[in-house]
Amino acid sequence: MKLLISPINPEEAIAAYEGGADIVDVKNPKEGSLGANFPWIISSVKESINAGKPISATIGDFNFKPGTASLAALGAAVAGADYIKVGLYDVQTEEQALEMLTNITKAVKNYDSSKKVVASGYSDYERINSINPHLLPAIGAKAGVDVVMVDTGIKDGRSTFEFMDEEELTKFTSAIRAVGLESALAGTLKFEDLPMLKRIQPDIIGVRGMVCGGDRTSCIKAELVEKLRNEM
Ligand SMILES: O=C[C@H](O)COP(=O)(O)O
Repeated sequence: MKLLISPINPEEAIAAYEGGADIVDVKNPKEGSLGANFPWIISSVKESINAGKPISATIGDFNFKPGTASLAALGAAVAGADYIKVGLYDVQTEEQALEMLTNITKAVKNYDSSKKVVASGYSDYERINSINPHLLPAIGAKAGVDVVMVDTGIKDGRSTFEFMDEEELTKFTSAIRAVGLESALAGTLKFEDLPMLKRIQPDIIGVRGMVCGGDRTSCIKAELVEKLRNEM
């Protein structure tokens, strides 16, 4: 399992990097679960870790706006992100998800085919009325994305495990693997979830709150990233 850590600024990015993150994922929680940060923050995070690790950037919890999302995805790629992550938040149908992901992937890969697109659904999709994440492996494969993930849409302390149990998450990650893509799980994961995560074996786990000491509005601590790295 690779470890993706979500800092909000270069200082936190250095803590994530020094603690042993495999992917440093720039986001802006003030603008939502997968809120986008500014292009200059993405660039300065990239500079601060000096290409030591791949950078990811979230482009937002999107509604159905394929043009806006494609332009945002290109912006993140130009700013230096190696992984470009989109949340299909107010996207309800398979057709909408396919149109979003196809155009985002085209925008990113036409710029640089080595960059990766991450399609994120939400484990709490029922309470936010978004697309069922189990539909995303097939749609993601058709659209040409690289990674399919789930996170929680509402950050109110409830974990992905409260919405999808071990059996369901195992089915989800297996379906992603079966179509040749990488899987990522996130959403208020905790240290005590590690045994279950090891059984599910996603390719990537994504965290913030866990390495801030439980409060995702606090800041990332390198020693907690290191502890997580060691326990993984
Ligand atoms: O992509 C990962 C998310 O930022 C997870 O954040 P969280 O662990 O605070 O839910």
